[in-house]
Amino acid sequence: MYKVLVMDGISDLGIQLLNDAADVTVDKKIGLSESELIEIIADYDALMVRSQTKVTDNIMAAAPKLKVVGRAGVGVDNIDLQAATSRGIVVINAPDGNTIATCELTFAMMMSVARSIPQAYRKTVSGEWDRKTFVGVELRNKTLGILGMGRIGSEVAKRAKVFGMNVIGYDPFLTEERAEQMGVKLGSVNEIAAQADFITVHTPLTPETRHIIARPQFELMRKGVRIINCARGGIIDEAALVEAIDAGIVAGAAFDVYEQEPPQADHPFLNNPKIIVTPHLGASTVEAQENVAIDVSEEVLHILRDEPFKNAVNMSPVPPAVLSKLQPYFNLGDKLGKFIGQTTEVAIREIVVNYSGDLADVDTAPLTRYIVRGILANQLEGVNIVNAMHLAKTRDVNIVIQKSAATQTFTNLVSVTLKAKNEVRVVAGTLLAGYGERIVQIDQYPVDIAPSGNLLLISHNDKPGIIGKVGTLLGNNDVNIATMQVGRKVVGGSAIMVLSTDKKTPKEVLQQLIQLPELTHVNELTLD
Ligand SMILES: NC(=O)c1ccc[n+]([C@@H]2O[C@H](COP(=O)([O-])OP(=O)(O)OC[C@H]3O[C@@H](n4cnc5c(N)ncnc54)[C@H](O)[C@@H]3O)[C@@H](O)[C@H]2O)c1
Ligand SMILES: O=C(O)CC[C@@H](O)C(=O)O
Repeated sequence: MYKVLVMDGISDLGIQLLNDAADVTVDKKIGLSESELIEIIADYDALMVRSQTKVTDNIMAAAPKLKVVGRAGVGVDNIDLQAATSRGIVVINAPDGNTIATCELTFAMMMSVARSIPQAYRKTVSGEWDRKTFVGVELRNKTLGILGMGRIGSEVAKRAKVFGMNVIGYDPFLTEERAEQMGVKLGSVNEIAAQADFITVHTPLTPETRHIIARPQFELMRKGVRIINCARGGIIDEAALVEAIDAGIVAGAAFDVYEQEPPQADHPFLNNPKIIVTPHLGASTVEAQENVAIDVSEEVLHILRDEPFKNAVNMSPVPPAVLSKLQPYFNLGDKLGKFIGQTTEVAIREIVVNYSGDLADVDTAPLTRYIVRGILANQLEGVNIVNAMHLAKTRDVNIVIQKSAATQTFTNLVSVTLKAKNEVRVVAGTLLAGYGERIVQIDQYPVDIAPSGNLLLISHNDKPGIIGKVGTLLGNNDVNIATMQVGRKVVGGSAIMVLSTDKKTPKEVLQQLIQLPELTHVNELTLD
């Protein structure tokens, strides 16, 4: 039974999927401190949060079972991603579910700051009928500058066009064609600062975007400009904004997010009549909260059940078309890795993976993770597809990926070479239509083996009677041989024998096997 801890008031309707799952129990907690969370987290396989809970390395260190942290929302700045990766914990988010909610809040903020709606409301309810102070401006024919033209920025642009605004966008990753399709002119940050009547930011907070609008940009701005931030606190320099308001450059601002959340009681925004504030409400609609919670619940279930998943923040995204092509090979990759990983007992120096045929023109990085995970699993505890590459790197294992055309025999082939001190081992496998995964080469020997169950990999000299001796020894010790494959290059030369047995071979029988004079090496391998 998997245990999921849900924090921060995530939508009940959204997590219904988890509540309905027979293999999951869900606990909901709100407002736990770091130390309170540390006390209980050891029991849980999954943790789901919004932006309030800070998922620190200390918390993850106290969570040996934790497989996944699910963020019901976009930003993952409250999660220590590096720590999660090195601990093999997948971090997933829900990037799409709250786009419209945040875009609509941005628009509401833009209209509020254009017409001073909150200020007018406050005066009206206090009994004052003031029709002179709040003369606003129209959006039509005004220029809107958008920094960050991703999901939310693009939706804001679409709505701004309908309102008759001219839109200038800045996003280093936005192509001219896409901008043209959206009817958006591209401009630099400074061009936007100099030309816009309204500026809204929709980037993540990164070292590049931190204070992307600061004093030098305010100095370029037209008098009467209005500024909106519904993305992340810190993208706009808060102190410089207050100065620009005081200097009469900025006519008004609307902020949903702050450099420190919640802002201190004496934060200069909180009593500035020209600044509208909301408490990080961008994603707070019924629809968005359901959407993000459903998205995260689905992904958490996939991860707990070892099924393929998308939206992992600490692993490269895999496009659906690539995933569907690679998915059938994950098991093969895992088996090849486990097979070859169990053939060595010494430190691995290099892993060379060659993908040929059908796999040559696909991004095989996700499949490589399965192979490396399988290899390292024999030597390390707690290795999984999230931390496999990281652990390989920290152990100075060089990973080389090669691609080649299909061989004459196989339409697809994954070949793994493992280089360790004084030894090189090779295993190759394929997916055969109608037969599934097969191991088709071990070292230089062609074989045909189903990679599952208990295997004995025996290196020997090709002499008459050797097969009988091995069979008799195993039979006398009640180890039943299910299948047998022998591979050799030349008659009488070195050869391998691969036996699948119905149960594990006891240690003392392995020791007797290796005493047989024709045998040079025996490995017992388990592929479950
Ligand atoms: N207020 C809220 O409650 C709320 C809700 C949802 C999202 N957000 C925040 O809104 C922001 C945007 O979210 P999104 O879903 O649109 O993300 P997104 O990833 O779809 O878009 C971000 C865009 O920023 C661009 N970008 C990155 N670095 C840049 C730089 N240096 N200069 C200019 N552009 C840059 C990217 O190319 C991308 O197009 C994020 O910070 C997210 O955390 C806030
Ligand atoms: O959970 C929230 O309400 C914040 C959401 C928002 O900041 C996000 O990044 O998705």
